Amino acid sequence: MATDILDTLEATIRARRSADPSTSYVAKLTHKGRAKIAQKLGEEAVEAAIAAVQDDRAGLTGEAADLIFHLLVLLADMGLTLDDVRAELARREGVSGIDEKASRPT
Ligand SMILES: N=c1c2ncn([C@@H]3O[C@H](COP(=O)(O)OP(=O)(O)OP(=O)(O)O)[C@@H](O)[C@H]3O)c2ncn1[C@@H]1O[C@H](COP(=O)(O)O)[C@@H](O)[C@H]1O
Repeated sequence: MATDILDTLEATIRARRSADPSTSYVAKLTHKGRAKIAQKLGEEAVEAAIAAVQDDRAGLTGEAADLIFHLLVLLADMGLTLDDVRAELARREGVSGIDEKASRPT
């Protein structure tokens, strides 16, 4: 079975968190603390939004990769996994967008 790159990256990030910060970006960022990781995530989100507004498809692809990478670093720092996010998305798939009770005639 093909391995998903996000699963591979998640495992790499988990393994690199405790590496030498001088040789690992993940370790360096983790060492700086959660607020710094969150700040980087926000910056990458803004850069992705700017690329989209500028109709820069290659730029958005790169920024999306940066954004997802930093999101995975933040999830790992919070002790959360992609499976937690998958479970939440699956739960939402089962939720109707229509409030049936509210739309039912009285
Ligand atoms: N996917 C990535 C990845 N995407 C982006 N980045 C880094 O994210 C940083 C974002 O760039 P910026 O210019 O915004 O930040 P910066 O100036 O380097 O850092 P700051 O001083 O702002 O904190 C760059 O240094 C990129 O190298 C990544 N660094 C690592 N990975 C993956 O993570 C794995 C583990 O990396 P190490 O921890 O370095 O071994 C690697 O094998 C890669 O697969």
